[in-house]
Amino acid sequence: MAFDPATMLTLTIAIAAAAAVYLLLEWRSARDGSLLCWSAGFATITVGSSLSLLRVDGYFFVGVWLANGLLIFAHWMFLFGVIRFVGGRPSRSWALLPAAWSLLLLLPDGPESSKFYLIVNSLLVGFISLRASALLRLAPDTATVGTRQLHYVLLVHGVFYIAKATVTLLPGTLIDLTVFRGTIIRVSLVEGVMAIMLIALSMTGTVRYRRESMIKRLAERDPLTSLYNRRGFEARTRRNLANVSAAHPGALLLIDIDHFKLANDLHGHAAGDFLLVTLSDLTRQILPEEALKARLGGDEFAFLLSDTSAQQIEHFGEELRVRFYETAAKTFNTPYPVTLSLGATLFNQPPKDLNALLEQSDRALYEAKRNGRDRLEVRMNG
Ligand SMILES: Nc1nc2c(ncn2[C@@H]2O[C@H](COP(=O)(O)OP(=O)(O)OP(=O)(O)O)[C@@H](O)[C@H]2O)c(=O)[nH]1
Repeated sequence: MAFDPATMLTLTIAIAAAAAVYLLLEWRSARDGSLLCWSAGFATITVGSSLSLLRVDGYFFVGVWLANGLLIFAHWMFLFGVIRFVGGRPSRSWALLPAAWSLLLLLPDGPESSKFYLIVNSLLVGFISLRASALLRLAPDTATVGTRQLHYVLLVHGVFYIAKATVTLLPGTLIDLTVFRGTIIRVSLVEGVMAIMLIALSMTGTVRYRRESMIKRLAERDPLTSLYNRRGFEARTRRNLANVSAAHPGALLLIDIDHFKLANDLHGHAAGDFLLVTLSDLTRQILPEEALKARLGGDEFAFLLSDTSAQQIEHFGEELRVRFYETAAKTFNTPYPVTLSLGATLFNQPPKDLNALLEQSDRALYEAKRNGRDRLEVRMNG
């Protein structure tokens, strides 16, 4: 029979075991510690549900107290996995859970204790699930489609358990844990099977989405300065160029460090790296936040600005030039000053080709170098 408790429990055991193995295999490739915690949680549910089957044979301590305690521990493992995932620390107060659960041993065995057991069990599972859900909601650093899915699945699961505790409190509600009597217990068994599948899938998705966005980020960023690399820059220019018009002109600014090789040769590669990081930090401070910022390679940087003007570009260029020179001169002694040459192109309609724009700004940059370095040259386009 579809809703026969023993059948539902057997199904729960099989699905929880499959989820434990599935998450363990996922951990073997992703090596994310959260997956191990979650896998251990599902393994615990497998054991707890197997023990639950014993309650109908009169084993109250093992079949109810221990089995339900394991269900709480499994959810605690889920919470612990979420804490690891968001990079937090578990609170010490969670260690009180086993103590709280142990107090239930003082209750007399048998059906009369069922309501009390179910309320305590449901409240603990509910609050642990809601806490895990809230942690995922509060972690914007890790927010992906996967984390949002897991957040909602745990939220619904937690609310279900709190509702279960509330309904159990209502006078006349029939609960007999020893023989699985009562609609709440049967509904809960169905919810359990669904929750295992949804929670396990969301957990895998959570780690996968995070890994994918990390790989994407690594592929599009320069590791030294964290600015976009050429690939990331090119991928984003189309969107930024589309809104350019006579009322909202755009600009492409190229920057190259003068005598960079000299600083590298005289003071070592680390000194060169310091200059590259200094320049990238300055661009973050001086250029608008929404400007697209990239290190194209070596000591060459590109910046795409929207809704700007020649005066603004000259102001930004001057700030960057002066502040970079101050830091470089203070930090490294070189026979020729380590300065910035800048070339910019202003345009008032979306250019057809980014390469043509880059070439134009490159010509302006070359002009700045030829005219003695340490200066900005601006070209108008259209
Ligand atoms: N420290 C460091 N150096 C790099 C890196 N990538 C490229 N370089 C060095 O950058 C230098 C490129 O220098 P150039 O731009 O050709 O020479 P320059 O001295 O700046 O010449 P001008 O631009 O004409 O003033 C070479 O010495 C490269 O080895 C990097 O990631 N770190």
